[in-house]
Amino acid sequence: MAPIRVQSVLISESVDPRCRSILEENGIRVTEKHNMKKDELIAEIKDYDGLVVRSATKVTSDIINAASNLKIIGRAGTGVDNVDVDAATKKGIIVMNTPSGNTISAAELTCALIMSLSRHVPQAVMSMKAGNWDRKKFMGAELYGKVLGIVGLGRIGKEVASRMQSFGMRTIGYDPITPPEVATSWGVEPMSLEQLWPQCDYITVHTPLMPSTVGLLNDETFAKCKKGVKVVNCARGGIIDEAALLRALESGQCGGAGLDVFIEEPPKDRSLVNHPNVVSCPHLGASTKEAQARCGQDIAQQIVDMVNGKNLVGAVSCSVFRGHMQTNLISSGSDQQNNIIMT
Ligand SMILES: NC(=O)C1=CN([C@@H]2O[C@H](COP(=O)(O)OP(=O)(O)OC[C@H]3O[C@@H](n4cnc5c(N)ncnc54)[C@H](O)[C@@H]3O)[C@@H](O)[C@H]2O)C=CC1
Ligand SMILES: O=C(O)C(=O)COP(=O)(O)O
Repeated sequence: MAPIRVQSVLISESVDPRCRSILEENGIRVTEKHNMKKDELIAEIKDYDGLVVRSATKVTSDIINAASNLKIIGRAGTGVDNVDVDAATKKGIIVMNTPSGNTISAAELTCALIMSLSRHVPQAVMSMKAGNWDRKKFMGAELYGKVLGIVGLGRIGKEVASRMQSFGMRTIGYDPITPPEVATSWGVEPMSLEQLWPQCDYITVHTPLMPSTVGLLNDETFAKCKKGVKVVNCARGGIIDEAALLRALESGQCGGAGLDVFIEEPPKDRSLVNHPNVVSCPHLGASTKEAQARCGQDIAQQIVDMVNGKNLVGAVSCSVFRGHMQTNLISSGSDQQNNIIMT
């Protein structure tokens, strides 16, 4: 494939500084403008060949249509649900992400939320800071011997499984793509969702957001769970239906929720965040120095490789990307496999 000419890149969010320096070392002009409103981005984008984003920049079709020179959208992270990949494809714009750079960080935060739910650490800390010494209110339960259901056995699901197994949890899981023998080799018992729901003390979701995963946990599926089940969403807002979750928390069907992500970020409706049995974070799964360094570095290197016409073997149409059923197509930057979407 012929090299792609990229002379200018706009970075629209806080990305590790290595991203900028790698691009500049390779002769690409970089402009950083954070927190732009949609209209500002529409006005700005025509001046650039490349755009680097994280999850907060919504790269909608009107932005893409205004991007007369854009050739590459680089997502320094995993989920590309904030990018209209179809609109990009129609305009011949390449979309690429760095999906393994933040896997460990997202898995670790998931485990932190599971542990917070089991021992009420955030609530106890708040109580202490308010001047209390309440040893009765925060009675917890061990994770040892409990059942963790993992919905989505991809990169993050696998890492969560191994970490929680070290706490003595039994891990069961569902994934329509990961072969059962692979799940078993990770110590996860593969099964259908119908089998999984009633067995879990904890459920954690690690799927992309797509039509088949919207509202995976809803009124009907909550009703199939054990009373008091605790749930964690460190993947994407909406995989657990937020209204159904609130109802389940209020009825006691759900005993607690750990939420890193929301349908609307930041959430205007604070009913879930303010619920006493909810521990929440402002989408911090990938917010570690290490994950940001990997993602920033990898996305810059992938853009540079693209410009130099390197590592394009195996790049295919973006239809392969649908629903994260990504094929690992290219290896660049670090020793990780990166996913790439060609138009
Ligand atoms: N909170 C945060 O800051 C972060 C969130 N994420 C999100 O975490 C999620 C998982 O990321 P990865 O593990 O890297 O993705 P992945 O692509 O490695 O794994 C996703 C898995 O979900 C499975 N899946 C698809 N449809 C399913 C369904 N209907 N039911 C069950 N499983 C299904 C796929 O087969 C795949 O194995 C993504 O939504 C990603 O955007 C990723 C990094 C950081
Ligand atoms: O990589 C992902 O999918 C994430 O959700 C991380 O988002 P962020 O890069 O922290 O805005």
